[in-house]
Amino acid sequence: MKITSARQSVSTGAVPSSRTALELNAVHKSFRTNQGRIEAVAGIDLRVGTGEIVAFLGPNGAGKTTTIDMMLGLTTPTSGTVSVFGRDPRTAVEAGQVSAVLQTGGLLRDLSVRETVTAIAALHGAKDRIEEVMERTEISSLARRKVSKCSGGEQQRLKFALALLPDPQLLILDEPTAGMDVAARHAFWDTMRQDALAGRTVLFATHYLEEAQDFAERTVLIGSGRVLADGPTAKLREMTGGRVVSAMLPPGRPTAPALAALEAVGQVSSVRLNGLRVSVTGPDSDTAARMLLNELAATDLEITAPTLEAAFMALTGEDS
Ligand SMILES: Nc1ncnc2c1ncn2[C@@H]1O[C@H](COP(=O)(O)OP(=O)(O)OP(=O)(O)O)[C@@H](O)[C@H]1O
Repeated sequence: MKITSARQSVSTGAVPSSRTALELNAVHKSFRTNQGRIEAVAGIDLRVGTGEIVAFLGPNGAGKTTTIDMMLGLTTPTSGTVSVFGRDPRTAVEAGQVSAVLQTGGLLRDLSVRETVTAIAALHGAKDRIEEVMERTEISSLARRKVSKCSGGEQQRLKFALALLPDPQLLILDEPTAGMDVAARHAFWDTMRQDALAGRTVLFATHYLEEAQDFAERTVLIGSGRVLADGPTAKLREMTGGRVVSAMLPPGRPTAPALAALEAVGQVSSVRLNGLRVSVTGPDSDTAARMLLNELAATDLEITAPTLEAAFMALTGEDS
């Protein structure tokens, strides 16, 4: 895992390698605006192996969409290189090796769902895949509905179906589940997981931190056009300094001695009190829990893992 931030630069072991699906080397992208030049992407290095599911996580304006556009050959880097299966991204897109579900653009509102899928299948020479793809993305029951009458989530599923038509080896998804309800989101990710097991590579940009947590083994955290952290999602969570143990202190007793005792527990990074609920953060949650229950007569104990929001704030000093 590689962690790079203004404050630290640490290596904790690389992500397992396989055949390279996607590679970015020293990629920069700047835009000229009325306010001067904006560097949307400020030097990104990234390698994604086949069969990986990678979350591209970052706050608004971090550079995710700009980077994805370069992965798809929709725009070119100001400097640096992007390759998909060793080829120029446009060539890979044209060959059907990579396809995408993007935030913006193109569904024709007057066509029905089936007409849309059929038209795009014809472009890809993939008419034999229509039924399978519609079934997999659960839009068969919407086949005759006009696109304009589909909900946001249904339109996302349709876009997903279109992306699957060429049977791409790499799927790039920009906020793919935006507008989907919880059940549709889970169904979507189940399909993705099966696809990754079958060797398809998936890279998705998301604001849903839970989604990175639940569906990606690897998370690339982006901020200000740079990679801030890149590694197993579970490791990223651990970087916040362990678990949070919280419990209710007994009423009618002074709290200061309890707080002092908890602060003395090895490797504790913080002890906070809110009313009688005390929260202890640190890697040794077992010791803190034992002390709370056995020595301090605390009740209602909870142990929680840190969230990616916490990891993000720890790395960037900003709110996600
Ligand atoms: N065509 C453009 N011209 C000028 N500035 C741009 C252009 N495209 C993007 N930017 C700027 O580059 C930065 C990165 O934008 P980008 O859309 O890549 O971020 P993002 O991480 O995808 O954000 P979001 O999560 O909000 O979609 C932002 O400051 C944005 O305003």
